[in-house]
Amino acid sequence: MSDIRMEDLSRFYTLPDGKRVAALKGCSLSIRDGSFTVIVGKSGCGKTTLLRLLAGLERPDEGTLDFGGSRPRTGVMFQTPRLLPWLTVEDNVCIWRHGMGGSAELAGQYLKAFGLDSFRKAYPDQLSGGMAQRAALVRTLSCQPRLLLMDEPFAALDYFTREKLQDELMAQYVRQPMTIVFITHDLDEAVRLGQDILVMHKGCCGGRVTNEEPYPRPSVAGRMALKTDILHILEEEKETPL
Ligand SMILES: Nc1ncnc2c1ncn2[C@@H]1O[C@H](COP(=O)(O)OP(=O)(O)OP(=O)(O)O)[C@@H](O)[C@H]1O
Repeated sequence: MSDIRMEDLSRFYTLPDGKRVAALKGCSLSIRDGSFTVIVGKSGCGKTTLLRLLAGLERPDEGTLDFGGSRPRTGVMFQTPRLLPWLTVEDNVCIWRHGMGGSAELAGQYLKAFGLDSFRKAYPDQLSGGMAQRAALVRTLSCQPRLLLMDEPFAALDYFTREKLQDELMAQYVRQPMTIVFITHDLDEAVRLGQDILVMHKGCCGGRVTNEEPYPRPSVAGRMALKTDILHILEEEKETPL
């Protein structure tokens, strides 16, 4: 897979009152092949829209989105696990049987690795929030995505469960070559997970901060300087007139 390049990308929506809003406006950025890229930015700055364009769920109105060839095998994970309540954990993680082509062997390995082996026959309402999100991660990973898109996947979890899932995701990223694009509002999570941290501002990329610390990264470390860099970019934006 090549780097993903976006040039002057715009996406407009028309509101019920007829007003046109630009979720993305002339957005140009690149995502390095094989990187763990994190996207931060204030509410409404276009993060989810960007992810939906990357996922192919929407098309840009203007500009180009170039994968350097064909679209890579893509997995998407949202803030909620989106498991089907009438299916067991096992059947949920193998839902791709219905046409998406995952690997049952891999699903079995991941269920073990993510501590869900004894819950194969459980139903979603018998799982904690963290377990349900793990099941969603297993479902996505067992399709062996080359591009993994994650929209605030751990936002609804408590501090400790979130850290555990961050650990598991980093371990998986080290094991399996893929590009991850991960949206979060949590700067601690951004600087812990991200190699490239893109700061979005009003539909564009407002700046980029990099963290070359090797994985796995400990939960507490001197990442304050990185957080300060991100906050500076966000602060500068506050000064920009509307
Ligand atoms: N389907 C839609 N119809 C109309 N407007 C939309 C639609 N989707 C997004 N928008 C608007 O586009 C802008 C960007 O939305 P988007 O969801 O991409 O932002 P975000 O940065 O992900 O926000 P948050 O952090 O709150 O999830 C917002 O002003 C939003 O109201």
